[in-house]
Amino acid sequence: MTANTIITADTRINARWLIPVEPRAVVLEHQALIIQGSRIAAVLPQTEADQTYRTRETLDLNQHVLLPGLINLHGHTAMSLFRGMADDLPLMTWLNDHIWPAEGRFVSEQFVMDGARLAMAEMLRTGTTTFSDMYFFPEVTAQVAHDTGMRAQVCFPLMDMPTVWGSGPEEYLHKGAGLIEQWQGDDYIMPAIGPHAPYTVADDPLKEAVALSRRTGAALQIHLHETAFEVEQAVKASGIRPVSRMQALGVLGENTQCVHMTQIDDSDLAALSASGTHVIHCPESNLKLASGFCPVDTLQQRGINVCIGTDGAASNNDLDLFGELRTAAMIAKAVAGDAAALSAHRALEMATLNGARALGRSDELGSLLPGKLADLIAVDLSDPFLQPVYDPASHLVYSNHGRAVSHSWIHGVPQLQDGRLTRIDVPDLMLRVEAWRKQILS
Ligand SMILES: CSC[C@H]1O[C@@H](n2cnc3c(O)ncnc32)[C@H](O)[C@@H]1O
Ligand SMILES: [Zn+2]
Repeated sequence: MTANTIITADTRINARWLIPVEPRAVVLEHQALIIQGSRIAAVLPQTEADQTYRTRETLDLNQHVLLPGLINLHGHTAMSLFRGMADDLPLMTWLNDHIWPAEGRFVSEQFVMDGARLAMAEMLRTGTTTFSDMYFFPEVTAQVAHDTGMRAQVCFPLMDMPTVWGSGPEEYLHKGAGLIEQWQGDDYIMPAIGPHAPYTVADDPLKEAVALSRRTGAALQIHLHETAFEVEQAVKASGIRPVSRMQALGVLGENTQCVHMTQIDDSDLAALSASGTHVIHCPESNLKLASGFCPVDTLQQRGINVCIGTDGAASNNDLDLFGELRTAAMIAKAVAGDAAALSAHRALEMATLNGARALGRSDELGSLLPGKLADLIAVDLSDPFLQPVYDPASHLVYSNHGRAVSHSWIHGVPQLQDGRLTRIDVPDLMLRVEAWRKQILS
């Protein structure tokens, strides 16, 4: 009889349950996940791990479920400093009369640094390991995410109007090209292009954005068909729907993410599906601004990749992706008139593997397969509000909120340990946030 070869690795996590996401709808029990460097080395039964692995540290998570880190595919991170500042308003009043004037007055490099850090603290606490941002001073958000060790798609803003970040499309595109050059190929930061919306960006800058995307491979993210008003106004002014305009300009494609999509007719469905465009569903922002409902089930039946995002904390008003999943699953059932629409496992896939697909990184992110990057979270199911456990996937989507997340790792590095953030100085952050509150109030 030959003795087993013992393999040395960095970290072993023993989990009561493990949902790998790939293959779909699987719940494993009493598994060990092995991390070596930045990657998952193995997922195997604990009894087998005892025979095979010797690790520098071992963590016993006996009441926890381990799953891939969540991917929040749409937000405006620094807007966390505007949380609760303008509520109960429809989109265009909210933007024109409240948010855009406030952005003109208060947004600066320091605002974005503090606001982005606040958003990252909340996202890490609630299970997000990768996020997407579209906001001013993207170079600051990219640096903060990189220094914190969070993975981020950072979209530079593109609009016709001047803002605190630039005088107009030419300057935005010039600075944006620099951002792409600086960060492309980085482990954590994925620079991308963020034309704001069809009603704020003219054809020429949109064409330049498409050209930049094709030239560099950077993804493109745009708010699209957020409200019925947006579509009606466009049809009145130009005779065509915004999706058709985007199709004609070459905006749609496998490297493009369309955010919201609450208004969808057959021609939109055909255009999105034929082009391989990704849709980012932001159910709570859509509910709060009374924007409408994204028909997730119909999109998925047509083979369109649907991911999830919170949008900014000023229109949500939180960045808890577990809460977002619960809302998404509930709405999908009501909209489809089918209780089987967007099952718990499908919802988890939407927040993990589908997000990785939209980022073009499903070979490295979005599921717990050996060889993939070690971006994962643990959720403690021992609290009374999560008991008894028949099916951990059910609890994660229908009963949980993000505060039950106890641990996370990004790139193999611990970010959250027993609910404590390892890389963000929370007391210092709270002092800065309070200073902003006072300044904005005055
Ligand atoms: C160009 S930077 C991003 C820009 O978008 C604004 N914004 C935030 N939420 C929404 C939304 O739901 N629809 C449209 N625009 C939104 C944000 O305030 C920035 O100005
Ligand atoms: Zn948005």
